[in-house]
Amino acid sequence: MSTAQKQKHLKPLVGVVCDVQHIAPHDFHAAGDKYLRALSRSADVIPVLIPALLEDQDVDQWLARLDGLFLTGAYSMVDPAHYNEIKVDKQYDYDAQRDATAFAFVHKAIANNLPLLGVCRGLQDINVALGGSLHQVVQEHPELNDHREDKNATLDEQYAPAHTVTLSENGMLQNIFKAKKIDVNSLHSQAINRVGSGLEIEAKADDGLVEAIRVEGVSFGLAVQWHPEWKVTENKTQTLLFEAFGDACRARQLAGIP
Ligand SMILES: N[C@@H](CCC(=O)NCCCC(=O)O)C(=O)O
Repeated sequence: MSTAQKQKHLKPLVGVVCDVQHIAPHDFHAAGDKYLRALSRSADVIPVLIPALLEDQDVDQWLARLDGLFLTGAYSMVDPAHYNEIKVDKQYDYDAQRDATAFAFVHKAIANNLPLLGVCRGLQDINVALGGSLHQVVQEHPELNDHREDKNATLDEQYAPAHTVTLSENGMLQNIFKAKKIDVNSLHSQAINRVGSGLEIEAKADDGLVEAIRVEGVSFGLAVQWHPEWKVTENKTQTLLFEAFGDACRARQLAGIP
């Protein structure tokens, strides 16, 4: 069997940028189980963890081996210094290594037309990496709804559908979901304020908040503020998003075979 034929039987490799988790007395690099299972089961790709070690790794070396890039959600916040604001006076967690690694990989992925999918904090990473800004405390804006989860509720309740989003007319998500509106869950305190350059809005909540974006000029560059990975194998609608991402990664992989 030729190399090309062998590669055709290999599943795409999708890089998942890690968060830094402190498990005293050390730091560890981690990614959420539900994201990895969604990539494996619904996108049918092989997730590989990218440590948030930007200064100690060569992004180009990764890009040469990856068929896609995935940015997970995270309880940490993007440092507002990246969009020239100061941190609000709240007990928020930040993750400078996630910020730096995610931003660097986003720029390289876009430059190399590597399929890209972001979720929640991942959408925020992409928006800020491309020069956009965030509302740091959505719920303190009277014109916006409270988009947080009830942290005292069960996980099933936290990740249950919370509101409707309207998909942009003729947008990529309308084409993927074959719908004009979908119900989504909502677990975030921050959200897009200024949309980054080269990004198109793909969905909005009823209060006008941007809930999904698309990167212009690439084959597949999408990010959603909600959590499609939650029990995705039981969610026919959100499965479509992971299947579309997996298909884009497979197309990339095959195109790369001489
Ligand atoms: N911290 C940001 C992003 C919120 C987010 O990603 N929440 C999910 C964390 C847990 C999980 O991975 O499901 C914000 O608050 O806006």
